[in-house]
Amino acid sequence: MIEFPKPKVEQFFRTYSITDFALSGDEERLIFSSNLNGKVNLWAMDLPNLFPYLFAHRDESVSFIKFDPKNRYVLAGFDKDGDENHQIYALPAEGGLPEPLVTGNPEEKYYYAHLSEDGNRLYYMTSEGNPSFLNAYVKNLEDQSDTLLHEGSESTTYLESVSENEQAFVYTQSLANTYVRAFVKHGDETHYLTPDPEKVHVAFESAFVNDSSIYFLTDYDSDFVYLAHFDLEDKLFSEVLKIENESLQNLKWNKEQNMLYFSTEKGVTDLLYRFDPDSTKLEQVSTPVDIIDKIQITKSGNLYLLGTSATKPHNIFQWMGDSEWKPLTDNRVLGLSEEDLVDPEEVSFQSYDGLEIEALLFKPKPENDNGHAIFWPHGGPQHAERKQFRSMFQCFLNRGYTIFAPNFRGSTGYGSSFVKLVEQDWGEGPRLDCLAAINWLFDNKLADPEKLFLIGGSYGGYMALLLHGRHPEYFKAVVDIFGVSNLFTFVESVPPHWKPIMERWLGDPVRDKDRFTKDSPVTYLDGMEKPMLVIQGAKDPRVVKEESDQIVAKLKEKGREVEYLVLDDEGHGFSKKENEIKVYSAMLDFLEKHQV
Ligand SMILES: CC(=O)N[C@@H](C)C(=O)N[C@@H](C)C(=O)N[C@@H](C)C(=O)O
Repeated sequence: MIEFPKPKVEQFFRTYSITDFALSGDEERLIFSSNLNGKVNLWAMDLPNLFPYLFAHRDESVSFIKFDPKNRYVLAGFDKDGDENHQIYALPAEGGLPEPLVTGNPEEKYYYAHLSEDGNRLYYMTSEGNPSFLNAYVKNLEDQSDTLLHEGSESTTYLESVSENEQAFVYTQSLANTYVRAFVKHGDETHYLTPDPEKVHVAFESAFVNDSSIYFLTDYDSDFVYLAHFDLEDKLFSEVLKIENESLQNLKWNKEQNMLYFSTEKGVTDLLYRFDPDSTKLEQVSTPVDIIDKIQITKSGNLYLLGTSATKPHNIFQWMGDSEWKPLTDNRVLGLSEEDLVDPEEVSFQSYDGLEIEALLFKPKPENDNGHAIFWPHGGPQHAERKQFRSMFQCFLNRGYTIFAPNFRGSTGYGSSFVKLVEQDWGEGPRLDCLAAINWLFDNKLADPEKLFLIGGSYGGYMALLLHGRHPEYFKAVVDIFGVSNLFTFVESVPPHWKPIMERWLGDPVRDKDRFTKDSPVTYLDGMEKPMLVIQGAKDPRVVKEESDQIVAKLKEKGREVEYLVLDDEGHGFSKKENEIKVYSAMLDFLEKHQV
C-alpha cells in the first residue's frame, strides 16, 4: 500500500485559533472569532448546520461579540494590527462589513460593557478624555446620543455590570492585579461591595440577580477567590461559597433556572460547576477540556463552552447533560489525532527557600527525541503555564525537544499570596525559582546540561534575557519574544491605563533605582554571550518595540550573534497565520542551527 512519512512539523502550523463566541437569543446562530482564513474574522454557523461561513470581514483581532437580544444587529470589537486600541462596530443581522459604532481617534480605546435587555442602550468605557482611569458612557442606539455615566478616578475604572432596571452599576477599580475593589453606584449613593476597601483584595465578575442583589467573586480575607453576595437594600456583604484550593472565575447567572455557573482555576487546570443559591446545592460538571476560556448559558438553560487542552486546539461545545458534550466546531491539527500529540506531566520541585513549585514537563515521543530541552518561563508574570493547546510547543515536541515550564512564584492558580510574591520582585525570587527548576531537571536526568535552550515571551522574554545575562553557562542559545529588557524604559512605556497598577506591580523607578538596575536585563549585557533570536511585534502596546530594539542594538555593538525578526502588523502575540508560520519557522531553524 501507499506509505506515508511520519507527521511533519508543518502540520502543526495549520491549526487555527478560536478566541471568542456568542449564541443568538434563539440559539439558531453561533458566531465565533477565528483566523480560519489566515486573519481573525467572525464566522457563523446556523445551527444545527455546523459548516461555518464568513460573517464579518475585517482581518483584525476581536475583543467581544454580542447579539442584539431582538436579533436586529450584532456588535463586535476590533483593534488594528494588534495595537489593542479596541473600537466598537455594528453588523447587520445577516453579517457583512463592520460599521463603526463607538469609534473615534484610532489611538483611543472603546471597551464594551453591557447591552440593555431591549438592545437599545449600549454601555461602554473609553480612554478618550481619561486615558489612565477611563470614563463610562451609555449610548442610546435609537438617537445615537452619548451620556457620561461615570468618570474614573484614583485608578483604572471599569464598568462591570448593570442592573436590569439600569439604575444600579457595579464598577471595579484596579490598583494592582491583586488589588481590585468593586463598588456599586445607585443614584447618588456609592457602596463598596466588600467591608473594607483599604484591605488588599480583588472583587470582580459581578452579576445582578435582581435590582438589589449582587453576586460577585472576591478573595477578601481569603487566599482563594470565592463567591460572595452584596445586598443593596441593607448594604450587607456575605460569603456564599468557598471551594478549597480553587479560585472561582467566569461567573454567570441564569435567571430562568435561578442558577449560578462558574469555573475554577486549580493549578494547571480548570473545573466547571453550577450552584443553586437557594438550596446551596453545588454540582460539578465534567468537561471535555482542561482549560475553560468562556461559558455562555442561554435563556433556555443550555450551556456552551469554549476551551482547550494541551492536546486539543480550541473548540466550542454544547452540554447535553451528565458528562456528555456535543462538539460544535471541529478545530484540529492537520491530519493528526490526539495520540500524535504530547500531554504534559504535572511535576513539582522545591525551590531555593523550600517553596513548592509546580511545573509542566512535556516529553517528546521516544522516536522523535533529539536529546535537547527547552526551558520556558511563562509571561504575565501574574499568569501561569497551564494545560492549554500551544501549536508552538507541539512543533518543538515533534522535532524532539523536551519542554519544561515552571509556575514560579507570582504565577496564578496557587492562591493570592503566591501571586503577590512577584510584586516589586521581578528579578530575584522568580529567577532563583527558574535556576532551581533547571538544576532539578539536570539532577533528575530530564535534561542534559550541555543541551538546554531558553525561550520565553513577554515577562517570559524578560526572564529569558535576565537568565541569559546572569547565568549564560546554562544555555546553548536563547529566544526572546517581545521581552522587557529595561525596567526603567518599560515602566514609562506601558499603556496609560496600566500606569495606576505599576507601583504595586513593579515599583517606582526613582525610589527603587537600585532594584530596577539589578533586575534589568540590560545591566548584564556582558553575560549575554550565547546566540540569540529576538522576535517583536511592531505594534505591541504592552512591551513596546523599543524594548527589543535597545537590547538588539547594544548586543550588536558588542559584536554578539543576534538575529532580529520584527512583524510589522502584529502586537503582543501573533494572530495572523502567515506571521505565526514565519515566527515558528525562524525559531525551529534557530534551534536546529545551534544544536551542534
Ligand atoms: C489588568 C492588566 O492588564 N494588568 C496588566 C498590568 C498585566 O498584568 N498585564 C499582563 C497580562 C501582561 O500583558 N504582561 C506582559 C508584560 C506579559 O508578560 O505578557
